[in-house]
Amino acid sequence: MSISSFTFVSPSLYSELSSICLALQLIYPPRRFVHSVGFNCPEFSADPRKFGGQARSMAAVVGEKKNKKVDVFNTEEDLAVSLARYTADLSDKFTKERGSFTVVLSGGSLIQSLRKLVEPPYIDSIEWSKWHVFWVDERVVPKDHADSNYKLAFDGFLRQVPILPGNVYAINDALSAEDAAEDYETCLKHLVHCKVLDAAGNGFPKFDLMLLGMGPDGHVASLFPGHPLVKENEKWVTFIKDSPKPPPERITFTFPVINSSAYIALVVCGADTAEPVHKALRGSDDFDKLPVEMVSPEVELTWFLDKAAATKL
Ligand SMILES: O=C1O[C@H](COP(=O)(O)O)[C@@H](O)[C@H](O)[C@H]1O
Repeated sequence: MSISSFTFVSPSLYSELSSICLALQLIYPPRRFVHSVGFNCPEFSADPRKFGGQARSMAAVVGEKKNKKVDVFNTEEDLAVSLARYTADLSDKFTKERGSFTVVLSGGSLIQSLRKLVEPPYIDSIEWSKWHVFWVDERVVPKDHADSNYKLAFDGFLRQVPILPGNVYAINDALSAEDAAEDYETCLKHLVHCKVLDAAGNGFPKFDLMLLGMGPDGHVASLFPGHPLVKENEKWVTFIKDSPKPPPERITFTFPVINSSAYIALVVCGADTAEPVHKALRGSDDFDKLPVEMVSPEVELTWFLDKAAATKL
């Protein structure tokens, strides 16, 4: 499906179309289909700036009773603006409902896409003291090492916001990969016991929001294509010592934990990710699914794509 079939709709038309689309799905229940509800919006294509410069489109992928939304943005800047609003809205939702917000960060390019959160209005409107921050994966290196996801998040985001230090759960970087994974899992189990973290019905922790990136090979967290860890279904946190992407030693959440999240944002930019994005959203007959195809949260998965990542849709 060409990008034009994920053409851009104005935000107001977007919401009307999504209800039409969902109504249609009630009449014609899909097994699994990608349903583009984008229509050419002449005024938009003439002058996208009229719609705040944000280009959005929506394809509701409904399959296995999980709602997935796909937003494609003209630029990474537009994506960052939308991701900040999405995150701030969920922060408001959960801090109002429960008095806290549990959010899981990835490393890599995701942190850069969170930059709008540390600007007005969000820097002042978000109740940062209610945030609890975790990592979906971490490299087994010192926290001040250039490869550390903690360092990346601290330098690029955390040091600019007043999150309580005790609410930032970094791994113990003095431990081996095995011990760091066990230590992090023990920490999560303690937080579920103390009700800082919700528990899903399946017994796994239920984070409010998981912010995932995806590599060009379709890996998410430190779960890589064809690696046995993608099948781990008992541990909450496991470890890898032969990561195909350096550094070799990492710890990572497993898919039962990732998929027990209430909300997942999959933030994917760049032309080198277009193939796995196509595979994940258009489906494939390949027996071996990519890790990104295994992401299926309890409530809602939203893809945040820039145009380059969406070129093969
Ligand atoms: O190594 C990692 O890679 C993935 C993807 O990173 P990206 O820069 O390609 O978006 C990242 O999500 C993960 O946290 C990190 O450890």
